[in-house]
Amino acid sequence: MNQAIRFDYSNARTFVKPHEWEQLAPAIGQAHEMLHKRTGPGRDYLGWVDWPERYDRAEYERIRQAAARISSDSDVLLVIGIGGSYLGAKAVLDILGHSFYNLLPKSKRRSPEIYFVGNNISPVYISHLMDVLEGKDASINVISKSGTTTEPAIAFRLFRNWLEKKYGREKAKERIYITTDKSRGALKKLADEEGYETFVIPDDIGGRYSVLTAVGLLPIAVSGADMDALMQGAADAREQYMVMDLHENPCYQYAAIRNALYRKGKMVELLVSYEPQFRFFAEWWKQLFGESEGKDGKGIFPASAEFSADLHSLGQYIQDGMRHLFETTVSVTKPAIDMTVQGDPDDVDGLNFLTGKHMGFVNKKAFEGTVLAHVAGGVPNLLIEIPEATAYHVGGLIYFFEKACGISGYLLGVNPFDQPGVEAYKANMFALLGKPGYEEQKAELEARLRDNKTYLTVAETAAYLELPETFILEKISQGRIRAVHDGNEYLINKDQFKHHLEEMRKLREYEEAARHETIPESYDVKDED
Ligand SMILES: O=P(O)(O)OC[C@H]1O[C@](O)(CO)[C@@H](O)[C@@H]1O
Repeated sequence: MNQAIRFDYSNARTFVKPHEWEQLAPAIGQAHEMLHKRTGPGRDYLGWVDWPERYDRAEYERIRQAAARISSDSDVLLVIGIGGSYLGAKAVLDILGHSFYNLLPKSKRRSPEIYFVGNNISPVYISHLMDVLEGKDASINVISKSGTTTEPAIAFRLFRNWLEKKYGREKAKERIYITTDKSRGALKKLADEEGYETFVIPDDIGGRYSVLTAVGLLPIAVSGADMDALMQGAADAREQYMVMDLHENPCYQYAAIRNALYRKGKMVELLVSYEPQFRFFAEWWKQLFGESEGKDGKGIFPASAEFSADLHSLGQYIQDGMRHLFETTVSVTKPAIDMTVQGDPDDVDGLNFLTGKHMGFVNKKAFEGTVLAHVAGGVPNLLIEIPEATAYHVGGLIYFFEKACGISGYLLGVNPFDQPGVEAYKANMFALLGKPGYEEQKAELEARLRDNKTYLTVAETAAYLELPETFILEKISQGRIRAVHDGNEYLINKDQFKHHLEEMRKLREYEEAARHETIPESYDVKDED
């Protein structure tokens, strides 16, 4: 079978001249070579390229069996993970499942309730989730490649304790499933010691590319979605998007056109859908592109909107605000379910002209009208359309975006497969929390936090202190100012600075008084320590 994903960039054509487009063709060819011959930066993380063909069939079977076990002995599956360790599964579950799958009565549900946790550090969220678990049988799938990511690790501690209290340590072991590195890391070690069942996140596949591995597949299998079709859809997409020719390959066309738009100042890409079930698909896509491209001072900012809801909130900006946006709509030709608009005898809202029309049709017209308006308003529009929201087409869509992202990153000249920028906040958080080994950073960061409290800009400080012109000021970091006066250099914050000036004012008064021989008796020049 062939993937029938349609990529239409006709509503972006007026923004990109044919020669700009043509000139990208050689760069696309180069990016293709780098990806397929594994010669580009990040070449060790290209396991996803052929994964839909070469995935481990034995593990796949174990996933299916574990899912059946969880479905038979649990009312609830808790999926603990953050970023790439949960977004893909959540995206697929939402598209292929019922919009309210956790709320459906058991008789109408094909799976346990599934909740995602460990993707924040909110005590409120976690304790609310614990309320939901009361009286229910649960299993846990912890997903973390490193095994030491703070958010999931904290959640795992809590829910593991919860399970052990409920079932006892031995029985709890049968309800804990670990997806992690095949041989390294804290989770792997713990799983081996405790005898938890484990699944592998391959070494050569990064978190944001891992949805079609055990990372996504176990929760997806538990939800009852058709894993086989999902993998087949991805495998067919792999085959189709292997063609190097830009004119033949819609996946490469998407990568090329977004790059051409970026070069013209379109810095923000809004991934839009008219189906709320795609909300988390957009979240998955944001990590994929944001973490892959946003580096070295470059990259399109990936944002998302859900229409028509956001047309009533963001719509004004999109139509009329800063012209640095382009839109990519992900659309489904045929909605899984359709309904008709009902008539109203009084026609109070004046909408009787829609009576009997399908809501899918109304939604489509909302889309067409929006595209026309936004394009006229200077927002280029791209369309990626799948015929139906089935597992097969979702698998294809995932692969389409994964590959487009790799190509796009190489076009941009970055390493699309690392994420060094994520470490900055982690290091600061660990230092501030007092993690052993971070002592020096802790002192420095705490000083910065203190300084921030009295922070003024250089100009504000000068005005506030009525500085004599002989001072040369320069801001050297948040809250710190370098002042040079009479050849002396001071690194100070506002309060220290005030103190220095007060001393100088007194000194000036003293010199003045000395000239007039009227030194005040109360005057006392303090030594500075
Ligand atoms: O699976 P881990 O190691 O817990 O990491 C989770 C997420 O954290 C990151 O490493 C950085 O935020 C992502 O790339 C990854 O998806």
